[in-house]
Amino acid sequence: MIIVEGVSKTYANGQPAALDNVSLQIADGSIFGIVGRSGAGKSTLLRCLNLLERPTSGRILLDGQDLTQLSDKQLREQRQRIGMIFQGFNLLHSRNVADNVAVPLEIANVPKAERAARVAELLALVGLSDKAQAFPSQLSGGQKQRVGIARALAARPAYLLSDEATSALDPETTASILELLRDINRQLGVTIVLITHELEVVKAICDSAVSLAEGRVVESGTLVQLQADPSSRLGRSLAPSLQVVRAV
Ligand SMILES: Nc1ncnc2c1ncn2[C@@H]1O[C@H](COP(=O)(O)OP(=O)(O)OP(=O)(O)O)[C@@H](O)[C@H]1O
Repeated sequence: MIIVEGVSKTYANGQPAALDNVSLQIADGSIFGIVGRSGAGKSTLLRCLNLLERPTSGRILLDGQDLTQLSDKQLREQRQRIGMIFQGFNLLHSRNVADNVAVPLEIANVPKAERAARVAELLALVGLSDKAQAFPSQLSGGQKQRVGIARALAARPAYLLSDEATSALDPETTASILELLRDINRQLGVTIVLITHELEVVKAICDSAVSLAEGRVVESGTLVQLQADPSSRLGRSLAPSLQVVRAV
């Protein structure tokens, strides 16, 4: 479980807080969405979860361990438990697909033969076994994101953070990547935290969501709770689409 406890983040003196006393809990095995307008603090919050950004105050508890109190070595170890995928994929263009996926395994000093077996397993998981030798420039956006997902899962993380991972993709490709993320969540039990500006993404795969405005939590809860609460704006925006049933 991830617990965010009273987290504030100010980037520079005199600037308004990017996060202002944010508290929330992310249950194990869930898919948790972070929504809000541009500048609301979504990326800052996501990056605080693995301490890519260090909170100015507050605590980030990962399975009970406060990340803000760890030494650099302990933090590196904990970060292996948190994979991350990005809107721009962040692949290494001079390396082929298999070698991109192997990066975290190389960093963790996994022996070569074991690395190759793990990479093959990951490429099968994301449906890219036939692209192992291809270079990123030869792939579609959806395929590049699949490589990003395989790389993020290489070290068998318990958590996967997704920073607008489908924003650069067309609707059909978005749907197939969301399906893959849901399969990973269900099959591997990986907890997924995602930022999105598309409420359709939250509707499609999230169990819970938080909305942020000006660095503060406006609402949070499970989708079922939010949808059942008539006073919830987020719940109304996430209402299931009306099905038009036509009599034949
Ligand atoms: N590295 C940084 N240095 C200074 N200010 C920053 C930095 N990163 C973000 N900010 C500021 O913090 C606030 C929150 O930004 P953040 O990127 O977290 O919002 P966001 O909701 O993810 O926005 P977007 O949807 O546009 O990515 C904004 O006012 C932004 O300008």
